[in-house]
Amino acid sequence: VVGGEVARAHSWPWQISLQFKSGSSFRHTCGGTLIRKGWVMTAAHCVDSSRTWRVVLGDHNINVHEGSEQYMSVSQVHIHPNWNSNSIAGGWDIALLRLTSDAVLNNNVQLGSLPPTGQILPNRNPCYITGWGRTKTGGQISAELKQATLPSVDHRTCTSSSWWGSTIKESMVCAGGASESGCQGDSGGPLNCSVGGRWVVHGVTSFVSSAGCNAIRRPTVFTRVSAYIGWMNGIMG
Ligand SMILES: CC(C)c1ccc(NC(=O)[C@@H]2CCCN2C(=O)[C@H](CCCC[NH3+])NC(=O)C(F)(F)F)cc1
Repeated sequence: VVGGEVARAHSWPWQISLQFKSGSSFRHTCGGTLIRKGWVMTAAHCVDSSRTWRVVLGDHNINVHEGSEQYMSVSQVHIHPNWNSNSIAGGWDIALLRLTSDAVLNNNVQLGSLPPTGQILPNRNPCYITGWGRTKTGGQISAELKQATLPSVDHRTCTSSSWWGSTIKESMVCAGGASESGCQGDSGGPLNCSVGGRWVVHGVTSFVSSAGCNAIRRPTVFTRVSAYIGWMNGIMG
C-alpha cells in the first residue's frame, strides 16, 4: 500500500496473508479475505503457479509471532475457469482457497462480508485498501498491515482514454486518488467499502500500472466481487 497508514492491529480481521514455502520458511506473496471458516477469496494471479501455500489468519506484523496468528494449510485451489494468466486485462482474476481446517473466529479473526450480486458502488464511495504490499513503487513490502483510503472511481471515468481506457471491464472496480494505491504484495487482498455503515469487501486487488503503483490516472484495479457471487456459491456450496 502506497500512502495511507499502519492499520490498528486486527481492525480488518478478515484480512489474511497468503504465503508460499520457500526453503524451510514461508514468504508473504499476496493478501486475501476469509469469507467462510474454511474458505479464502484471493486473486487468480496469486495462485496460478504450483507452490506449497499457507494462509495466516489474525496477523498484524508478518515478521513477528504475536500469538494471535492461526496458520492454515490449503487443501484445494479453485481458480476461475475463465482466468487467463497472459491477460490480466481480461478480468476473471479471482480464486477460492479451501483450508484444510476451519478457522476459529475471535476478536482477531472474522469473516468478511460480501456484496449482493450486481451491486455497483456510487462514485467516490469511501473504501479502504489493506495489505502488506510494497509501500512505494519498487520499495519493500510492509511488515505491518497498512490501510489507505481509496475512493471508488466510476466506470465512465476509469474507462476514459486518458485513464485506463478499454483495459477496464464491467467486472472490475477502479479505486484510487492522487497518491494512494495498492502495490505488489497487496494482490488478492480486499477493497473494504463502507456501505450502510458496515464494511463490505467489494474488490479483490488485481493490478496497478506497470509504470508505477500510484501512477496518475491509473487507479488501482480490483476484481468486482459482486460479479462473482454466483460462481463462489457454486464452489463453496
Ligand atoms: C493490461 C495491461 C495493460 C497491463 C496492466 C497492468 C500491468 N501491471 C503490472 O504488470 C504490474 C507490475 C508488477 C505486477 N503488476 C501488477 O499489477 C500485479 C499483477 C500482475 C499480473 C500479471 N502477471 N498486481 C499488483 O501489483 C497489485 F496491485 F495487485 F498488487 C501489466 C499489464
